[in-house]
Parts: sequence; C-alpha cells; structure tokens
Amino acid sequence: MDRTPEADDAAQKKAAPIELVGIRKQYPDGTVAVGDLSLEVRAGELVVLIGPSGCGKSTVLRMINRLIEPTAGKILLDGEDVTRVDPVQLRRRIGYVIQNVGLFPHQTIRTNVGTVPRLLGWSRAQVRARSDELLDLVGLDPVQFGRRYPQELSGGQRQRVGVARALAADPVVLLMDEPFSAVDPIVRARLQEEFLRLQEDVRKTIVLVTHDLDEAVRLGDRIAVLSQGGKLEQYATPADLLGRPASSFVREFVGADRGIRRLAVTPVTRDMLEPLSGDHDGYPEAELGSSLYDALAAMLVTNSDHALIAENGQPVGLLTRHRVLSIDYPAD
Ligand SMILES: Nc1ncnc2c1ncn2[C@@H]1O[C@H](COP(=O)(O)OP(=O)(O)OP(=O)(O)O)[C@@H](O)[C@H]1O
Repeated sequence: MDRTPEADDAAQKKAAPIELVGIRKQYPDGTVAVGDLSLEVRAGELVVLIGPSGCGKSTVLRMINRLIEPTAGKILLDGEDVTRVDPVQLRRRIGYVIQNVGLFPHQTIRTNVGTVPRLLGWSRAQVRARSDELLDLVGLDPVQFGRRYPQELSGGQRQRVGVARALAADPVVLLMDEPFSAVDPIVRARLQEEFLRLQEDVRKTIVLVTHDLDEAVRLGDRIAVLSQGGKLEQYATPADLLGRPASSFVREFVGADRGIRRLAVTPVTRDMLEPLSGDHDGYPEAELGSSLYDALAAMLVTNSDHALIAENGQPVGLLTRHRVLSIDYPAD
C-alpha cells in the first residue's frame, strides 16, 4: 500500500516503541524464567518471539503489560518506565490477545468489543460506533454478528473479535500470545493474511508469541529467537535469520528446510535475471519483487526451467530454476 510520509507520521504516533532493558523474572520457587533480556521494538514494528516450550516467551509478554512483575530490569514504553505507571492505566494503552480469546460468553460480540472504551467512560453512542467500526475492520459485518454471542461464532470469527476488542481503544501496543493457534491451518493462514493487511492500516507496535516458525517468518518484521531462561539467541529479519543463523542453536531451531523457507522471504531482483532472448512462449510469469518461492512454484507446476519476470506487466528478464536453487548461503 502506498503511504505518504505524512500518513506514516500520523500512523506512527499511534504506536509507541518498547525497550526491554536487562529484564529478569525469577518465580518464588526459584525458577528463572527470564535471566537477563534486552530487546528494543520500534514503533509500528511487528516483532515475533519464538523458542522452545518453557523458554520464557509468555513471561516476557506478560511483563510488558505487568500481568507479571519483573524481578529486575526496566521496561520502557514510549520512553516511560512501565513499572511506574498504574497497571490498570497501562493495560488500557496495551491491547492483549490470547490463544482462546477470552471473550465474555454472556455478552454480545458488540459488547465484548466495546469493553475497554466503556471502561474509559466513552458515551454509549461512541462505544457502539467504535465497536461497529472495529468489527468491520476485522471483516465481520456488525449487523450480522454484533448481536450474536461468542458461542454462535466459529473459532476463526472469535479470533477476529479478539483482535477487534484489543484494538478498540486504539492502544499504542498490541501483545499477542499464540493468537492464531486455536484454529485449523487453513483458517489460520487466512487470518494471518488478513492480519497483515490490518497491520498495514493500523501500524501498531506488536509483540507476538508463537511456536510456529512459518508464522514467525510470514508475520514478523523481526524475529527474536529465545532459548531456555529467555536468552536471546538471535534478533533479526526473517531473511537474515534463515540465511545467517547466528548459532548452532538457531541453525537447529530453524531446521533443515530453512532453505525452502528462505525462498519465501527472498524477492526476485534484477541481478538474478538473464536477458530476454528468443521465444519465451509457454514460460510461466512472475513479477519482479515476488518471492523466489512463488517463482519456483510456477516453474515446477509448468515443468519449465525458466520463468519470465515482468515489472508492471512488462517483461524484464528470465529467471532460471538453477539460479533459484543456487542462491548464496553465506558461510555459517
Ligand atoms: N508461576 C510460576 N512459578 C514457577 N515457574 C513458572 C511459573 N510460571 C511459569 N513458570 C516457568 O517459567 C518458565 C517460562 O514459562 P513461559 O510460560 O514464559 O514459557 P513459554 O516460552 O511461553 O512456554 P510455552 O511455549 O510452553 O507456552 C517455564 O519453565 C515455566 O515452567
């Protein structure tokens, strides 16, 4: 989507940066869930926390909105130390979406979405207008769904209501803990797509926890890989993480099929192309900037060794199957 710098500025003001400085969480029984973690998340950035079960991902997330109090360290939201802010006030600025959504079963969808605006003392008319606007934004018709109860919705629809509710008071940060894991893989892929489009519009600062590397690669601007005790193993863009794992832990974590995953985050660029020559009838087409994965898939489906690459509909060169399969892997 094209955005003017002014529109970007306006959007950015609705999001705030987060900085974790040496945070630690030791539970009363002595378990060190997070030892010493520092991480900065830029305003409007979507950062994914990933790592093996029990490595401290949820603990980190819940320290940001103070559902869990850190044992040491600082968490700065827009430069302000969150431990000095009243937790209730803080949570109104931070949307929180969890796996099973946690909708109130005896309230209608519209009432569920309006929860925080109501707490903030908005008028009935304002709350209703905002709820309907949000339902629309997440692709649910307010007329059709507004008066239903949560159990009258599918899992995927409930998940969208959870996102709408978290966005209702226009928070500066959205925390999401396994938001899409309760739905089947097809619905999940659709929700992820819709969510990315939504993020284009709202540009919140988002910290999302997942177990699913494909989800991390698809959604994250940057991915933080954690190991036990909340140790930060690598913090990088999806392409960097897959292309240059920083340690043997990360290499193992991203798995043997990282090459294929990497194709999905590497765009077709001009320097990969061979000049146009002769007859290219029958070659599959792909756009410059589309992923190598999509270009390769088109070649495989048509059993062709070449794809015709176009920019704005105009052919600009040829990509070969060999070139796709020989993208560089910097020495690990
Ligand atoms: N209240 C508690 N008391 C003691 N230990 C706890 C408590 N809550 C969590 N832990 C421990 O802290 C560690 C981190 O837990 P956390 O839930 O943050 O991990 P996670 O990475 O989100 O795990 P998962 O992916 O399985 O959800 C785990 O070893 C967990 O057993």
